[in-house]
Order: sequence, then C-alpha cells, then structure tokens
Amino acid sequence: MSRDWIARPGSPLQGRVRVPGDKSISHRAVMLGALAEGTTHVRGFLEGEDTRATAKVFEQLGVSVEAPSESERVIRGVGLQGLRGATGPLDCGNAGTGMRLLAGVLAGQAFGSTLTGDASLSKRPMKRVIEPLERMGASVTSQEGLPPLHIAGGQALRGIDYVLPVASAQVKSAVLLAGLYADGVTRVTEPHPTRDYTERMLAAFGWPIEFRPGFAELSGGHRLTGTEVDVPADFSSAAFFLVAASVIPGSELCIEAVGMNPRRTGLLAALRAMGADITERAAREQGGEPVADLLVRYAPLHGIEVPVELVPDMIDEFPALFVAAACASGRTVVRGAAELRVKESDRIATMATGLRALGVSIEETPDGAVIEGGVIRGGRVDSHGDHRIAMSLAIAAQRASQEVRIGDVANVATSFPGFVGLAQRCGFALDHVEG
Ligand SMILES: O=C(O)C1=C[C@@H](OP(=O)(O)O)[C@@H](O)[C@H](O)C1
Ligand SMILES: C=C(OP(=O)(O)O)C(=O)O
Repeated sequence: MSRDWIARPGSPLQGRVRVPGDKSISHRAVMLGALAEGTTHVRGFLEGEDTRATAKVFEQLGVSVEAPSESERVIRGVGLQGLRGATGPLDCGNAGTGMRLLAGVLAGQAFGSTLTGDASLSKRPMKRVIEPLERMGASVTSQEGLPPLHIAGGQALRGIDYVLPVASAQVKSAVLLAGLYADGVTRVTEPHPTRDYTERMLAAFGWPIEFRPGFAELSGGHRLTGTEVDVPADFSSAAFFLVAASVIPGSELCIEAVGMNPRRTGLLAALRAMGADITERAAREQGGEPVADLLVRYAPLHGIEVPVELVPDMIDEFPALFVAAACASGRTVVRGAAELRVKESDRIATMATGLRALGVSIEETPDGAVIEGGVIRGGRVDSHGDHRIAMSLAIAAQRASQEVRIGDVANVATSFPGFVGLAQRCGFALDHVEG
C-alpha cells in the first residue's frame, strides 16, 4: 500500500456516490452487541481500521464477532458480566473513540485490562475520561494522562452527576457506559449537545435511559438485549464530497443515504451560509436515524464567521471547511474550536501548514484560524498521518493550478477505505504513488 497521493486539478464531479458506514455508530454497535444478551446483526458496518480494531478488542475479550460478508457483523453477545480478561494489551489502533469508550466499559469489569494505541493515539489526552471514571470508583493509571491505560478490575462503581468540562461525545459515552455497571444513577450534562448515538443505541438495546440534547441519565442494574443495527453512511465521509462538489466548477453530485443526525450536520449549515447549493432529497429514516440523499451543485462560496454554536456539530469537518474557505471569496473566521488541536493531529496546525504550502493565506489562532480565500497552487504537503487532513488536502488539490503531492496518507483507511476509487469515479484526479 503506497503512502503518498498525487493529485491534479480535477474535472467537474458528476454522478452518484455512496460513502461507507458511520464510524461512531459502528464502534458502538460492536460494543453494545458484545455486552448484550443474544445476537446483534450489524449491517453497513464501517470496514475501517478504527472500527475493526474495536471488533478485535472484543474478540480478545471472548466475544464472537463474525463477518458473513463485507460491512456485515454478527456479534454473539455475552451479557454485561460475560467478558473475559485478555492475556495481552488491547490495541485500539488510531481510534480515540475506541479507547475512550472502552475505558468506560472496562472500568466495570472484574478483570484488569491495558489499552494501547498507535503513535498518534498515544499522544491524545485521556485525563478527560480518567477523571470522571475515577470519581465513579474506577482505578486507571496512565502515562501522565496519556495512553497506555491500565484499568484495574474488581472496582465497585457508583453513579455520578457529571458536568462535562468539554463538549465531548466520547467522554459522555465513557461515563454512561461505566454507568451500566454502577450502583445508582449516572447523569451527564454537556456544555453544548454532542452526538447522542450512545444514548440512542442504549435505548434500542432496551436499557432504560432518559436523554435530551445536552443531558443523559441512566442507572445500573438492567440488561441489554441484542438487536439489529442498520448503520447509515457517515456524514463526516460525505463531507469531503460536499465540499469538493461545492468548489469544483461544473460539479453536480448526489451523495446517497447520508446520516443526517442534527448533531453531525453543522458543516451543512456552514456551507449553506457560505453560499453552497446543497439540496436534501428523499429524507427518510434508517435504523432509527434520519438519512437523506444530498444533491450538491457547484456554487461560488464567500467567507463567513463560523457560528461558535455549530462547532461541536461539525467537529470532524473543520479540515474540509478550511478547504472550502480557501476556495471562497473573502475571509473565513473559525473560533471556539481548540479541540481540533487534540485530534489525530493538531488539525489547526496541520491544515495551516498544508494550505500555506499551497499558497493560501491562513493565520492560526489558539482556538481556530483566519483563512483568506484565493488561488491555490501546486506543491508538496503532508497529512501528518491524519486521515481527515489527507482527504481535505486532496480536495484542495482539485482546485490547484498544478500538481499536489500529499504524503503519509495510509491512515485514510482508518475511516474511509476506498476513498481514492470512489473519488476517481466521480471525477477526482487522484492516484497512489510509491511513497
Ligand atoms: O463519540 C464519537 O464517536 C466521536 C466524538 C468526537 O470526539 P470528541 O468526543 O473528542 O469530541 C469526534 O471527533 C470523533 O470523531 C467521534
Ligand atoms: C477524531 C476522530 O476520531 P477518533 O477521535 O475516534 O480518533 C476523527 O475521526 O476525526
């Protein structure tokens, strides 16, 4: 597998594309399926490295996870108390979601566990989950707040009333999952609502839970029952095509059956405020989630101040938004997005470095950036091992005056296997090269 891409100015994007299954939902389907009684059948599972790592962890914990066909998993749940301790460390790969949610599940087990990750995950902050889990009675050791995490077994957990210091669905989910094992009520309040897949899925697996935007409450001592999970296409993967078709003149592209959970679609509002022409078609429900086909036509974009309240609803889409801003007329200002600095890379810094290398004027601020739209030129850029940076720079390259070489792109397989083939089919000029 090559590690670099060569991208050239592309042709208008045309046709229909369907992007892979939602990463957040796929992680959670495996986790709850494993902890449930009975069988869970997952369709539309993301065949990404992140979600496969989570499935492998549960196999190490004694759960049977079969893959009868691509994007399908059959999980034989072992019940809340049925996991077995693993002999070695549990490798979460590149996935912050995997590690943080697993920390919540493992805090409630009778056996101890060690969670490890790759070089990028090993630099990501874990105090945010350790702190509330310890308040619940868990015992977690880390390397000064960084992985690996050693989670002791046999701790009695109690419910807590937790006000999240940062808007993070991963921290909320870790607390709720530990709450399944806790004595009493676990309550989480968020500074701004974040994606609610854990809450929705717990309800779908039969666990009594009360939740509304910004709030969730459950108590321990119930059971999960295996069910069917139908995973919609990942809005965050669709985002690359939404931006690309918006900025490449002549484009008209339909992205099919995209998950439209309102806690995920902030980019849509931001792009529309910039002048994008995106129509929702055939809005419907799939597996309890809203989905729609998105028809995107090229439109000249203009810069905006991205409303701060949209930030959590588009947290993974900022690299793509930065590219839209670079292609827009005028200035775009992003604020309130300091969380971008603790993702797979420091996404403010890596996007600023990448876009600057392509001639874009961009100024970093502690919690965002100021981007001036203008001409994009060719050059060499690097993804810094971050899937979303690699794909965003590939879009920028479609608008460049000359060839762009993007280094270190293997990580795209964590969230979007098959990106290059799909992009080529709708008009991207993008190829693998030997790294
Ligand atoms: O809960 C989840 O599935 C996710 C939550 C977000 O992270 P934070 O909780 O750190 O904001 C997001 O960036 C990540 O890609 C997936
Ligand atoms: C931040 C991301 O994922 P995770 O936190 O699971 O690594 C992402 O996919 O952009």
